[in-house]
Amino acid sequence: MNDNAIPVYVLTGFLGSGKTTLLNRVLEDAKARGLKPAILLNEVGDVNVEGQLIEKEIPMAEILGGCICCTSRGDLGLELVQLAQENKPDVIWIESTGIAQPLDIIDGVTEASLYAKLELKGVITLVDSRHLLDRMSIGSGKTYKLMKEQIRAANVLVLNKTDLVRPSDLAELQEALEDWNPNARKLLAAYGDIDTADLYSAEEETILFSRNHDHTHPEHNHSHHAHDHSRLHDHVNAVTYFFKNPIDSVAFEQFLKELPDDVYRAKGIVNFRDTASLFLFQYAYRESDFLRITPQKSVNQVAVFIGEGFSREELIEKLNRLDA
Ligand SMILES: Nc1nc2c(ncn2[C@@H]2O[C@H](COP(=O)(O)OP(=O)(O)OP(=O)(O)O)[C@@H](O)[C@H]2O)c(=O)[nH]1
Repeated sequence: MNDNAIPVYVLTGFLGSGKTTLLNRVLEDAKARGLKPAILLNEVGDVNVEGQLIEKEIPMAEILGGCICCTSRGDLGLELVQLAQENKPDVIWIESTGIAQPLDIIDGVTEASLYAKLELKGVITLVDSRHLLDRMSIGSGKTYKLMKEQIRAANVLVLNKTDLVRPSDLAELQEALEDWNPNARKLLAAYGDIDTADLYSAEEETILFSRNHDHTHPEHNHSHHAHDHSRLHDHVNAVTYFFKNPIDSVAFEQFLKELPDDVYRAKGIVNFRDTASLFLFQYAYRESDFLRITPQKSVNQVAVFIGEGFSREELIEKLNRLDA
């Protein structure tokens, strides 16, 4: 339809569902195909942990300290237009925060296409198999509702972390996805190990477009939008902590194990004094892992914690003790 428009793909999925893992695959694949990708990353915290590790050659824009879909929605359009005009990429990938409302991001992208030759080609939602299974068994709550909305908005659903559930649970999950979004292409994955061609060849017509996109009534839209979000995001909080000192690895692992249940997600870059090297750490839905890194540029030693209703003070106090 729009031959020389830059295709835009949106990656959504709840906190820690595997978006960055998949994005890294997609970027490698784009490189192998000789394509020039650009990326737009959005983080709830004030720093972009993984963004610091992305290859220098890949043009990247960041929206930090909020969620694309609410506080910085205007920024999304601006950043996209700028990214497209300055870098002339072959494809743009947007990774949204895990708490983003997909329909609002879709609105943002389609709005940006009014000002630059961009075309939304795909909304790919990552689903954490084990997390969704647990939420299904509880059967209510804001997180569950948001997960469903993210699932409904997709034209490709990647049921990820299948290594963490039994085959019978997998069947139950597949049935639920079929029920909530019958039109989307469905892929099963562990660590995002899909054939990336499946992302590009899915029919974008199935993307669920905005429910209330009326340019002639901006005030009305705005208030509706703000109202939606005060309900959705009030409960989410994020703590960003910059370490001043190298820290003890054993004490840090213990600290992660003892994180309260209402911290859903943590990640960061830490310098362990006992190994004298830098590590990228990840914590998502009670699982943690560590990857030794040697960044190409200087990076901050920092940790971000995202969850609902946990005590900031207690967390910071524990971090101060680790950092002493
Ligand atoms: N067991 C298992 N772990 C996975 C899988 N995919 C990703 N992970 C791990 O889950 C953690 C979170 O993965 P990310 O790719 O960073 O998740 P994300 O959706 O980008 O996280 P946010 O940006 O914070 O929302 C990391 O430790 C990954 O290594 C999977 O299929 N199975």
